[in-house]
Amino acid sequence: MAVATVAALLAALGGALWLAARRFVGPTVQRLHGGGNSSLMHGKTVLITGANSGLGRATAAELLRLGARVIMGCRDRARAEEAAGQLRRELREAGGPEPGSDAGEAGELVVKELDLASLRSVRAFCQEMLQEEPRLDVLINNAGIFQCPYMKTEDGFEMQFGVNHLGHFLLTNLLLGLLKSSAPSRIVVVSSKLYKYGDINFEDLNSEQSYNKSFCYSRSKLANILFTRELARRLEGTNVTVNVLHPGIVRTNLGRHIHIPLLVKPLFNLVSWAFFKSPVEGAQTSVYLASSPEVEGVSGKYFGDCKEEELLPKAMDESVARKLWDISEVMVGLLK
Ligand SMILES: NC(=O)C1=CN([C@@H]2O[C@H](COP(=O)(O)OP(=O)(O)OC[C@H]3O[C@@H](n4cnc5c(N)ncnc54)[C@H](OP(=O)(O)O)[C@@H]3O)[C@@H](O)[C@H]2O)C=CC1
Ligand SMILES: CC1=C(/C=C/C(C)=C/C=C/C(C)=C/C=O)C(C)(C)CCC1
Repeated sequence: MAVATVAALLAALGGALWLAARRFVGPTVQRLHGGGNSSLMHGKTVLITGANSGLGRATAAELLRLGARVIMGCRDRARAEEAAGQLRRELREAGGPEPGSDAGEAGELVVKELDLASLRSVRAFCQEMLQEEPRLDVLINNAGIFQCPYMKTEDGFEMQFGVNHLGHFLLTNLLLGLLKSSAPSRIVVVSSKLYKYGDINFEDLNSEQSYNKSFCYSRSKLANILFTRELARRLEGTNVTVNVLHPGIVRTNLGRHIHIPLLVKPLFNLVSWAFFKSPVEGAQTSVYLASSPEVEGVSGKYFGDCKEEELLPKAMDESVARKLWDISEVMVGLLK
């Protein structure tokens, strides 16, 4: 009995050490682009949705470091101001000047309220953007919600489709004029590999007949890709590009609606710490598409780990993309 216990303890310890070694010996955070160029984004204004947490926060930090003026479009002002304060502190501690100061190249950080689950909020946000911002060089549609229980947005849309697709659809359309007048400019859309398990079921886009939280997340992420490809087609010749990416599996707050028994949670935390990307690692493709000269003029493509990847045929179906666009226009009230 005692031997079995010791063996189990040794196995657990060995496993933990292996995981730790894998974490520290494995590839460290790679900044795949922009390396030491702290002025690559100087003079550029970037809007990032959901910039107070996870990938959005890490993307904001990286672009700020590259000298951009970063607008954080967030639904909760208090959470966003707290994240902004931390980002400013981190930049200062890393040796850069306070963002917004005149002391050097570091960018500026601005918080604006944006709730993608409310078309009224999206419209008010865009009105403020158009009044206050003379230019917009990069829009990063990053905010997202994952596998929540059945909920509806203020306008009656199923929450994951409403936030991940429709809110961003309206936002992008209302900011297109500003992006065009700031060209060359870029739109970056954060999707997921889980798009593969989705389908655009046009007869029940609000999931009123049945709701499957995994399917609805995947559908919203497939919609992100179809939207990108249709928009790229519509933007040909404007010098505004739009590309879509998957970040890999990243340790963020996205899993907040997944309920794990308290006792098993430490194990999940250990697994995510050992195997998931950190937010900074996960943000690299967003930063690459937002800033790298390598992708100047590239549009309508799907990226992972800063490289172009193939899409399944269902994500390249032009007729589905057009139909989704037309229906989305009606749903968000762009077309009566
Ligand atoms: N983490 C991963 O493994 C993967 C993530 N992704 C995608 O990456 C993107 C970022 O997610 P991640 O950083 O992981 O998750 P987080 O939960 O850490 O961040 C999501 C952000 O979206 C914001 N958000 C949620 N709902 C709304 C809303 N109604 N209006 C405005 N903002 C909202 C959140 O705000 P608040 O903090 O106030 O809730 C938060 O800032 C998502 O689009 C996700 O689908 C894709 C594949 C894998
Ligand atoms: C880290 C972690 C969790 C897992 C989150 C996961 C697995 C999120 C995956 C999101 C993906 C893959 C999205 C793709 O688009 C739990 C279970 C909430 C518990 C505590 C720690």
